[in-house]
Amino acid sequence: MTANPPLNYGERLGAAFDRFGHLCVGIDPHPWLLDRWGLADTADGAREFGLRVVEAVWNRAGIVKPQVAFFERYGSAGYLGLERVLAEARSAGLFVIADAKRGDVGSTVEAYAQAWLTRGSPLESDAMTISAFQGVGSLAAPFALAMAADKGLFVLAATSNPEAAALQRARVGEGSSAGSTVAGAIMAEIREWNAVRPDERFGSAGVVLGATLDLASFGVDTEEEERGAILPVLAPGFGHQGASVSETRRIYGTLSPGVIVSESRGLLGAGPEGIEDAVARRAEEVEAQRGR
Ligand SMILES: O=c1ccn([C@@H]2O[C@H](COP(=O)(O)O)[C@@H](O)[C@H]2O)c(=O)[nH]1
Repeated sequence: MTANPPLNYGERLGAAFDRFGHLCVGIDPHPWLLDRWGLADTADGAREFGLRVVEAVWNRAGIVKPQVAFFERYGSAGYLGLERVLAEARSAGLFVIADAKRGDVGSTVEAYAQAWLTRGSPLESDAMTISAFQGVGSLAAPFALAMAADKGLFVLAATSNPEAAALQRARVGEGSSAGSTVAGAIMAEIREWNAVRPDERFGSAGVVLGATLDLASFGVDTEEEERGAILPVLAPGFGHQGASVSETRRIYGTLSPGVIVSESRGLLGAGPEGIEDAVARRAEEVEAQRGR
């Protein structure tokens, strides 16, 4: 008898999509949500919150996105709780995206990536969010690490918050991307990185594109035909920030096959008594909108 070979990154993401659809449940223990869930605003409260969300998501959706900041605010005790949440989520078979938004010069951002993407690391996740403010090239080492460890990156390209528009829609003045918007230039470079392994269903390099945006005005082409590995797109902005899942296909166009529909407060606000139903219902809505 031969054991099944372990799934690679693209297969793991694809398996989550195939089994449960494209919904991703954010794990954001805001103080008001801890209160709503009857938990203390402490590291223990945040850990308990995270573990309960993982339990509620299990068998209803396939992807979770812990927001690292809400654990980090308690210092080392918060990190200990986050490690538990990440480990439980991964051992429950969920695809885990650490929303850590790291970025720095190449040699330093590599260390950030090691924390989140190294196999066996206490903070091991399937993927992490990362910033290209210091240039997409500064992310070469995290990308190499992701490829070697079968992990993934989601690079901020066009973010859901309104304050980002002026910067992300600005035109690049020099280099091969001269004339493109900042968001469009990041998209183009990450698309190239994602194409490195064209035979895989999804590549290790993805982008963050907010669902609240008119992406064309950011220079993001949502009509370009997909070639090779599908580009993974982390899509925050649904629910509390105003985007509706019924708009997913209109917003993302040809990018839709790789879109991860991410929602945190809009689901977590259902509280401990309502979270299971809220997740199950939203997962169905997401798939109904995607025309499955
Ligand atoms: O462009 C971005 C990038 C990341 N986020 C993060 O997603 C969640 C959104 O939470 P909601 O409660 O669903 O609004 C949060 O963790 C953000 O830090 C984003 O909103 N926009």
